[in-house]
Amino acid sequence: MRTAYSVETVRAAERELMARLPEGTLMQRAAAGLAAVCVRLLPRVYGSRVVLLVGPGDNGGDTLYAGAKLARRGAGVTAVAMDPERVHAGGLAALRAAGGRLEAAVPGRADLVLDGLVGIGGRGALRPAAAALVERIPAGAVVVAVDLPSGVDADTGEVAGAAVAADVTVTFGAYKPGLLIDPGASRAGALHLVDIGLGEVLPAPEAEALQHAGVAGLLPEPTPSSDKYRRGVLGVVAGSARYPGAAVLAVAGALRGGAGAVRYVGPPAVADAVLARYPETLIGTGRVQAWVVGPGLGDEGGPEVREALAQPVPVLVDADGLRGLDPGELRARAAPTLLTPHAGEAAALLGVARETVEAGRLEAVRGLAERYGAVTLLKGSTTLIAPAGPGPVRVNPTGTPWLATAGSGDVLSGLAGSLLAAGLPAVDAGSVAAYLHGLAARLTGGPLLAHQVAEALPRAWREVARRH
Ligand SMILES: NC(=O)C1=CN([C@@H]2O[C@H](COP(=O)(O)OP(=O)(O)OC[C@H]3O[C@@H](n4cnc5c(N)ncnc54)[C@H](OP(=O)(O)O)[C@@H]3O)[C@@H](O)[C@H]2O)[C@@H](O)CC1
Ligand SMILES: [K+]
Repeated sequence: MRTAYSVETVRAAERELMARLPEGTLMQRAAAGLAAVCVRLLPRVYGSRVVLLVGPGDNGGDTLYAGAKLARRGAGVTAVAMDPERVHAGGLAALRAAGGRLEAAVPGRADLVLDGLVGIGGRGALRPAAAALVERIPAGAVVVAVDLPSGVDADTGEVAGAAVAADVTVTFGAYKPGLLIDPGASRAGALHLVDIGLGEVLPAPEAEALQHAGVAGLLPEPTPSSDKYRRGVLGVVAGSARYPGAAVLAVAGALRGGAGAVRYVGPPAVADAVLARYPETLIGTGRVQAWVVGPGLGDEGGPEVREALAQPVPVLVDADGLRGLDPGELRARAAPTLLTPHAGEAAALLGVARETVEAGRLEAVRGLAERYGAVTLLKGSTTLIAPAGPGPVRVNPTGTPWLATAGSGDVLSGLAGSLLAAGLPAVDAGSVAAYLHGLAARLTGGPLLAHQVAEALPRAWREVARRH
């Protein structure tokens, strides 16, 4: 599991650790880890051209000390300051002693650029002096963000103006949520975590991202004594005369999610379409261990949604099922509820503009989970899953922009519902589903169709299970 911590938490942990260590120790650890990554990125350190973009705070300090280490190994290192009057004095002295220079303008060519403008002390949009330096980053250089790409909000991943687009981010002590959540995540490139000793003093994380091993441990594998009922039956209320395909795709996802059986409830013509494609499907009402309600219902299906919510089993509500949800009714449910809106549906539920949700995804998903007392999965460039109560938000690391295609959400809801029926807690069902769904899309490659994602799910499942 990759865990991420807010700036406030990181600062508190740093204070606690610094009180026990000689001054400057953490910065030296950070700079040493940063320089080590840079050495690996350069084909040859000796003779390489390295440019340091240096801000006025300690982020600039880390960068200057790392630059000094590279200069000592024979790199030509040029630092350019955002504000020449405010530069970390110790770092600049170290760079100069190692043969590096401070110059007024960004050189036109470089092999490696270190972005040390702002780290966790950055607030709001990059100021013009910083943004001007970002614009001058030479084309073709490998860009390494120091702690985080300047211009990305460390706590939320929000980008309010110009921001560095890094190839690699070397972050210190702990991942920050903004490195895992878009739009910040897409500016961070490959992530390297440098251990500066914070681990022992960090509390519970604000965000976390599953990786293969964690998902493998959660997959519901059948045992020799399992039969289809013990493995769980999922009921799917989806599709309408207008959107029959949504039912087929939700069932397609559900059949690949580990439940023992999938039961479809809906108009006979849609049931025929489902059966024609998946003869394994049970048709009509009966006992289930979880429900998926909503994909492609259009204006129909309201009573079925309410009926499902009245039952004491986990219910996943998606798409048209999300319209007119009553927070009081959901909060009163004893069994888990999992809501799976995309940004537009989340905006409607929160009564805000879609852009507000896109720009502040973490706040939106937390807000929905709190208002509805339900686990909430916000689909999008980085899918987020918030628990109904306190606890870290899960960030899905496997997404791909190709998933923004018609029907892909229907496959996801079926898959997540199937995992709920198989007995996974709602946060795990949502995050494992998002993980497998993203991986299946990556295995398929783009441009892709939603049913291909469903077909690739067993491969994604095997890939995760095989390696652990
Ligand atoms: N603490 C530790 O133990 C360790 C910390 N470490 C390192 O220190 C970093 C944190 O350092 P930090 O606190 O000095 O803040 P930092 O990120 O350099 O930025 C503050 C400066 O930026 C400025 N500024 C703000 N917003 C801006 C904007 N939008 N656009 C432009 N400028 C803006 C702001 O200006 P001011 O508001 O003062 O005018 C201030 O001068 C951390 O990320 C890590 O790299 C590591 O060494 C490990 C140990
Ligand atoms: K930075």
